[in-house]
Amino acid sequence: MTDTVGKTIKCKAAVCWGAGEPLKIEEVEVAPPQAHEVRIRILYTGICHTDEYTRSGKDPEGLFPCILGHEGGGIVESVGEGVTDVKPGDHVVPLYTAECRECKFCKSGKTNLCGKVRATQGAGLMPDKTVRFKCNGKDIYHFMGTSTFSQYTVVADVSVVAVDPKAPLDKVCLLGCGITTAWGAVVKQPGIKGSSVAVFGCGCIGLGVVDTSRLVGAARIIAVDTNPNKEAWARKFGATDFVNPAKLPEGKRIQDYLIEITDGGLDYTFDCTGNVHVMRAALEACHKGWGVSTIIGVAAAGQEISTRPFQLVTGRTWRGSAFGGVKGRTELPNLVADYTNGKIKIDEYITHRRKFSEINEGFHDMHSGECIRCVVDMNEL
Ligand SMILES: NC(=O)C1=CN([C@@H]2O[C@H](COP(=O)(O)OP(=O)(O)OC[C@H]3O[C@@H](n4cnc5c(N)ncnc54)[C@H](OP(=O)(O)O)[C@@H]3O)[C@@H](O)[C@H]2O)C=CC1
Ligand SMILES: N[C@@H](CCC(=O)N[C@@H](CSC=O)C(=O)NCC(=O)O)C(=O)O
Ligand SMILES: [Zn+2]
Ligand SMILES: [Zn+2]
Repeated sequence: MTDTVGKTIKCKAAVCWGAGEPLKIEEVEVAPPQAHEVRIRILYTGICHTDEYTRSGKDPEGLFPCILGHEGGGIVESVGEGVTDVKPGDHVVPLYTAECRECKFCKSGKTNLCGKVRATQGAGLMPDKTVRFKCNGKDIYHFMGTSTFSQYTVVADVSVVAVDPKAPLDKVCLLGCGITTAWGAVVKQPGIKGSSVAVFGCGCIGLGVVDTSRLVGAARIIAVDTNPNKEAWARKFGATDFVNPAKLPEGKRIQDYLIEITDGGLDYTFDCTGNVHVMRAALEACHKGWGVSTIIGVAAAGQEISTRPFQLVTGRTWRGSAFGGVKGRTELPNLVADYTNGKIKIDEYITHRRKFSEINEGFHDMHSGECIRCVVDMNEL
């Protein structure tokens, strides 16, 4: 037992005080975990596009001041009453998609969207509707139930999973979102083996979809991105073709071009951009009668998707995927094993590393067009 158990811990956290503001490294107080809560010392965190989406003010659920971050890896410092699945010293990944195994959603066998803590999580609160973070006496909101941009965080026990302590946390932290999201969106979609796939957007999520499509045996994988530098990345991860929509002849729409080069359209498409016009193109690039388009990208507040209903009447399916449909407490340990056994990539996605004190530069990296994932070392200030 460490001498911090049951006590408030003072540590550094990157606080976002308002929409559009840079993060500020502050001293924060992190209260002890209450019943069914876990306090974690975060060692590493990735920066996902969704952190930027909320920071920028585009997230209709965004609340400030808050501590962002949801791609973390850390060690359990202490647990509250009634916590049975993890213990102090365990290496863990926080889960923004909880898995309680008891709610209607968890028991349905149809979805990974657990209902146990989602309402309080979306309100920036712990399940008892209070917060564990304070800065200069002011309450700070939690984010996505994880808040990994803090050296210590508190999460619900249904929102954390223990992983193999031999697995490097500076790598497997990325299974907390991006790589798992892409992997699940493909492996949980039946029929991709032997089929044609188009992936719109070649960031971490899109490259993960390309890589997993290759892994499950897709026959043709067309990567689509407006950034020409992404061609080399996409081909390295397994794309057979690359199309830059910005380079098409004047007036030629990407969906029409893709339909032409695939004899009628794709069997499967994935939006990995968050742009609603791209989502439409991805749906309309699907083959009549059977094409399935999956939305993974997250669109800004006020944005809506549209298409002619005829697109659906004539047999195309529009669907979406959150955290790849993955049930984190059940599936993440296996995914960690897949990584340590060389079955899935993680290292290849890490293009940037930053000290905690440089976290804002990590956000700038993301906008540079050259960053797939940046991992932040929470101990380096
Ligand atoms: N549903 C879920 O569970 C999850 C959803 N997400 C969401 O997925 C999306 C992708 O995330 P991430 O990979 O981290 O983001 P990135 O920004 O790294 O990748 C997006 C890519 O799309 C490219 N792009 C932009 N506009 C277009 C366009 N019109 N046509 C084709 N490509 C385009 C970008 O190019 P450029 O480099 O020039 O910007 C970039 O390469 C985000 O919206 C994120 O919020 C993330 C995790 C989980
Ligand atoms: N808060 C946003 C919704 C954002 C969103 O769709 N998030 C994804 C995960 S994105 C990870 O990087 C998700 O899991 N959605 C399901 C959920 O329950 O939030 C908004 O309100 O638009
Ligand atoms: Zn994410
Ligand atoms: Zn549940």
